[in-house]
Amino acid sequence: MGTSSPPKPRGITRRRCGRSVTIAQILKPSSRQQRQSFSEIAKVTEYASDLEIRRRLSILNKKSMDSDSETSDDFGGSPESSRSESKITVSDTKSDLGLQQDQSVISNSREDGSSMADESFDDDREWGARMTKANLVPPVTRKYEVIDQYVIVADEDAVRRKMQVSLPEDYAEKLTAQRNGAEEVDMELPEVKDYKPRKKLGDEVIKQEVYGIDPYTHNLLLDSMAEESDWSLLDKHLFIEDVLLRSLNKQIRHFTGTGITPMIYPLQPVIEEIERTAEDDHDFRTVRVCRAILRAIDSRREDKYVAYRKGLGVVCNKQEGFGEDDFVVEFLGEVYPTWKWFEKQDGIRSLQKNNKDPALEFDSIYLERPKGDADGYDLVVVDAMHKANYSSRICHSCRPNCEAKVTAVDGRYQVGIYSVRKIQYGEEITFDYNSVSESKEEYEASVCLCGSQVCRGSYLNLTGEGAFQKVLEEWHGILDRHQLMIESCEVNSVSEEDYYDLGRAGLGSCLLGGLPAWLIAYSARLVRFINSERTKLPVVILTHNLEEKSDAEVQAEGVYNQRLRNLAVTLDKVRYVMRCIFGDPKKAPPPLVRLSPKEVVSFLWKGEGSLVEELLQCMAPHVDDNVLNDLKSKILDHDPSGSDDILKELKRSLLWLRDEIRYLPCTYKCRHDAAADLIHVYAYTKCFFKIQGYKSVTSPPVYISPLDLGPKFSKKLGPGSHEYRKTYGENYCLGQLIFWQIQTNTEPDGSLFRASRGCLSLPDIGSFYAEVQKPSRQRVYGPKTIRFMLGRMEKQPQRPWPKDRIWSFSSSPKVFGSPMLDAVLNNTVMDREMVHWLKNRPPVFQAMWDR
Ligand SMILES: C[S@@+](CC[C@H](N)C(=O)[O-])C[C@H]1O[C@@H](n2cnc3c(N)ncnc32)[C@H](O)[C@@H]1O
Repeated sequence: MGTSSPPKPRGITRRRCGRSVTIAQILKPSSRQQRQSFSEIAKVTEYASDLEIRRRLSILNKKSMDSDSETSDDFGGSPESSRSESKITVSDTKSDLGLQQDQSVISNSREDGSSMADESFDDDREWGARMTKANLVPPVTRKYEVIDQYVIVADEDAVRRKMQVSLPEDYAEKLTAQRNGAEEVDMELPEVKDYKPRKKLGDEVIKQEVYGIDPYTHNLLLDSMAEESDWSLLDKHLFIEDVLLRSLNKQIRHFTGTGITPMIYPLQPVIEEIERTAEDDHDFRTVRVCRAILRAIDSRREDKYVAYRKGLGVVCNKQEGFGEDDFVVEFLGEVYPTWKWFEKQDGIRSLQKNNKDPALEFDSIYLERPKGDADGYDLVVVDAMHKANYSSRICHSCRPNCEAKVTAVDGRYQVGIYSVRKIQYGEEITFDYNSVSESKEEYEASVCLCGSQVCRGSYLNLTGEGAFQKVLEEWHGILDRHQLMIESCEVNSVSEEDYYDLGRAGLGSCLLGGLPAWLIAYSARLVRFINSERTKLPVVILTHNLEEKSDAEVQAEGVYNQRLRNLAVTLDKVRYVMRCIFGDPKKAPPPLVRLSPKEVVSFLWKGEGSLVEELLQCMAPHVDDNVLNDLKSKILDHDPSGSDDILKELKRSLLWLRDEIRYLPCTYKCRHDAAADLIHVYAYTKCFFKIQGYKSVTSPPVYISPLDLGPKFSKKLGPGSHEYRKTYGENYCLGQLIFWQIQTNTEPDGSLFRASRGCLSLPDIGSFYAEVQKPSRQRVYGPKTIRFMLGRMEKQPQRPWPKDRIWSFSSSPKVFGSPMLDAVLNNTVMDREMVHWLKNRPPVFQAMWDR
């Protein structure tokens, strides 16, 4: 073991196909222990370690429970994340066992022939081979075309630029400063490496079937060794992680390529073989520990001493092993610009019919430019699904012997797998996938079999919910995001401060070059939010998850990196659409434009489709012609257009109209009183913004093969590639920019309009004039409705209003504006006069269900 902790993985995150967004270092947390050297661990008492394992498992369970909690108003969220009811608890075992019995190839170590279904369901021990459903789904060992360099799939020039290294002029000084601890941590500098050939497959490394054990089995084995008092805890862990796993993989190697590899393999013959070798070597200490385990296997019939199949893996085949920081192999694959990659993921989701069952592909990685590159941060996706080299067979470990990192070799960035410590002959090559998923199903499906003492239980980490979202929900609601967008559209220029903040976050010409000013200004504002979240989040995580302080800080750092990554992906998607529409993205106009006073009058008072015109049309079937004509002529008299202060006059006219219709006779079908309230709210709204839609575009097809869909769906869809074309709607860019933190949303514009109901766009006036024949509970407008509306306005101004009430909303409004938005724009509370009137005006009508 080297004495220094392994270098921080840089610029590399593994993606879970389709639904996940990955975070480097986000459960890195795990981490603190992970980074502890073995000698440090040895100092920890056995009891403390047990507690630690329990803590990990309870965190795992807590995280999955947290995800059941109600989500915010974020309509862009991945729908699957909150749907599942399954948890990593004993209760899941029931269905698992059903599945286990179906696995005909499972070899059962039981001498008494009892089936695994005998396992007790209400057992809550933390050891034993108890797996959730997904581990029992066979790992997919897909076939790929072997390549020996990156293959760029689209936008070849742009992708090449993104992969091109640009060292800062003062690189050498910066590097020295960083080594001395003086350089900013954010400014990861490119790691320049000399070219080295990869380890030869079939010679220095071999590809073979590999097995692993879950955390419960690890604990079970520890427990079975308990009586060996001259074995320290460290020795026991080493025995499991090193001796046992190596012998296991040696013993099962012959299954490779046979097609009859069992899903489960008993540990008994592995322990017996270790015992035999130890006897030959006169290593009686090991013999004793093996016998202790074998005795336990014999006596503890209810416990499962088994290993599970991980699929193919890569194993060190060099007698003298590999040294530390040794280059193993590049992670090769097809390189996608992120917009194209996410188009493909949209296509995959649509073909999977948004099914919540996880697919099992796990073969792509983000190649991220280091933030300290002279041209700044950016990213592309390397997909090893169809074209790859053996690196894509390397399995995950929570205590890996390698890391995947972005290095600068011969002027180009590449993802390289490097050893982080010495690797012995026969040891499996692993790295930490550092991957997170927004989907609880995926997370639970990915039970980790690395067998290490610090195993996190899943080789994915769950995010997009719980504590990680708290700051975003509280400080970056839909109105806050619109405020940033409106400000950026209105200034439509980039200030020194903007460039400074973007630069400090590592965003430079590579990501921002050629974008319109309003978009760069918006990005700078988002970066400021991301920075403030980074400061606030550790405290929130600490309170919410009861983590240790250092863990909370590392997690917050992971969220910070994820946010920047999402911003970069969003900009790439939007840039692509703007390029399709305008040729030059710089020509894309700001998507939100403030209405001039004249335009506001036209929108509310006298234009085509104005509020007043709609009101007159909707009320026509319900009132006498005389009354209607009289009202129309009075409305003409109250036209505010000629006034010197149009907006003041408009407010006066609207308040006049409010009182005029408020006292017209109501029925349950015709709620003039409710319409009057809405006119009142409009009268007090100061700012309105036109949504400037672009053209809708359909991009060239992406091809999705059965392999991309995972085994479950590929069978349903049959052979051959599927063509998917994505259509970007008129308001796609605005929607994606407002939901910049989410990538799994196929139609962010639709989400935007759903999220804007009530808080950004007020209800249709037609909501209150119905053609229904009978009164209904859904159409009430009584004191309770008003209280609810006021509650939303005052206490939850950024949340959309529910659909199942009297209000209806346009599915694609052309204009945004509300007193709630005004309050956010002016950084004030809501207009007190407006609220006071709504609270105190006397009721004029009560329908049957009104309460
Ligand atoms: C990139 S592939 C690795 C190669 C794969 N075993 C194969 O046969 O192609 C990732 C998949 O390997 C399996 N895998 C990798 N690491 C694992 C781990 N620590 N525990 C369980 N399964 C693992 C999972 O099925 C995962 O989806």
